[in-house]
Amino acid sequence: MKTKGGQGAGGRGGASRTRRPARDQARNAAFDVVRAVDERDAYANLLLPRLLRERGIKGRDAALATELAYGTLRGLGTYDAVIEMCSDRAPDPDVRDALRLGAHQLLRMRVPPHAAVGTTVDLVRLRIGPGAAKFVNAVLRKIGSRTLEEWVPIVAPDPADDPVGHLAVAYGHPRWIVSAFRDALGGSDELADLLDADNARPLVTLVARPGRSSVEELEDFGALPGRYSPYAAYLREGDPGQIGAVAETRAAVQDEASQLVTLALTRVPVDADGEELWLDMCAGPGGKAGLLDAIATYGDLAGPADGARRSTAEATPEPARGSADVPVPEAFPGGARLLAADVQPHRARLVWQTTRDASVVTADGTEPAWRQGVFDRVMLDAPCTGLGALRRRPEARWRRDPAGIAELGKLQRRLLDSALDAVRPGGVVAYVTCSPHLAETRVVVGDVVGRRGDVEQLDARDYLPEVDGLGDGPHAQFWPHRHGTDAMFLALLRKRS
Ligand SMILES: C[S@@+](CC[C@H](N)C(=O)[O-])C[C@H]1O[C@@H](n2cnc3c(N)ncnc32)[C@H](O)[C@@H]1O
Repeated sequence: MKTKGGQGAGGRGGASRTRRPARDQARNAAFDVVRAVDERDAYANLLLPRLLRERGIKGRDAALATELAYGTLRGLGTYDAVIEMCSDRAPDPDVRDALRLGAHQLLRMRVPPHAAVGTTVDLVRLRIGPGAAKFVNAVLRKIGSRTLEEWVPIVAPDPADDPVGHLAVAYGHPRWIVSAFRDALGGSDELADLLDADNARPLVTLVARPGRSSVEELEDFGALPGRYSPYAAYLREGDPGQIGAVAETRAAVQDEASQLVTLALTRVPVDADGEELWLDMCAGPGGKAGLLDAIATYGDLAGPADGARRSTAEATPEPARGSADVPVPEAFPGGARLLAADVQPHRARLVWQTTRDASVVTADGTEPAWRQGVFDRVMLDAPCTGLGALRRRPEARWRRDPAGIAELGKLQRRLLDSALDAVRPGGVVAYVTCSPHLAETRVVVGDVVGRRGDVEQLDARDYLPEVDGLGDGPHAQFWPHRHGTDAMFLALLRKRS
């Protein structure tokens, strides 16, 4: 992980390096996670649950450890700038991580200063040594002398000269990501709101796979019905794995935008006579395939959130935007069959485990193992930077590298060409990314559609009438600050007959 500083003074003063367990379990666990992410590129969302389980940390302590670790990792761009301002030398990496934890408590968690400083100094004394503890005490006292709002104008560039640089420091995002978000939003008006939403912990969203579970079943576990998707339920607290429907793959954890882009693909009329053939080309680990599999088997039983249902009589080829009668094809009268593929065998195996009726293959979508021109609907949830899901992976923003986008773009174009080759004339492809970066979204779609003469782009918003604020079309762009979802992108492309 790229971070500032390096080997340097830590004020250790010959202190002992013995690693004794401190009494403050939550802060110790958070420190271990921040260290592991910094030192050996660990994934916080995999490591923290394991540490909590192994150490028997539960309830409020587990919540505190989570907030400390994730919050510190999200905000470390901001905290490093403040730490640098308050230190007379570059701290050693372990001391710097402790300072980051302390800074998060002081500046964002509103922990009383004496408690934030005292507990961090105790932790450093036990885990690093008394010399380092003295140094940390002095630096944290300086940090605690101002609020975050007071520090930002001191450590961040002047917004009048450098608005992107200012927001990058104020909201703890790499500069290139702030620029990319501004470009995707088409301006700076909502940029601060978006960055702020990226720093908030997302609600756990569940999907009740139609015909297999229901939102009502999930409500029995304290979940609340979703805002848009008829299958979504928000879990405020508790471990989703403890819910029977989730353990039995009748329900799953799935962001609401992921559910909606999947639903949109199934809502486009395709005039199939007989059984429809669906392909999920990049299916692992199986979130969208799990929902497609259920819809293929049972149809869109719940219908859209406004209560309108799939029906033959209401089907119209050209939907009116905002219409209560959501344009849907017949409820797959001939049935539908799903083929799901992923290039990585272990991810294909996960798809196999989460679906029931789908056929699952390990296959490279750019060298298809299936017949061309036969599928009615193809889901291409392309490999991407994942910039739309930064809320979920606290350290991800510091690991992404803009240099990788060009390579990803080549793969995305090849996969989209392949998806369009796989679909039959009249059939439809959903191009989806969990990133709003223009180079992965509109530019890829524009290039491929512009180069081929056999594709028309549909207005994706017409197939999501229950959701406002999806942009100017023809694609649909979800946003965390507008929709409370990941920043998922959807383009719907029909192969000309
Ligand atoms: C964004 S993820 C898909 C997420 C999935 N649709 C879901 O909802 O759970 C992209 C997937 O594409 C797969 N992938 C990457 N390159 C591929 C290729 N050439 N052919 C098929 N799958 C590929 C990756 O292994 C990864 O599982």
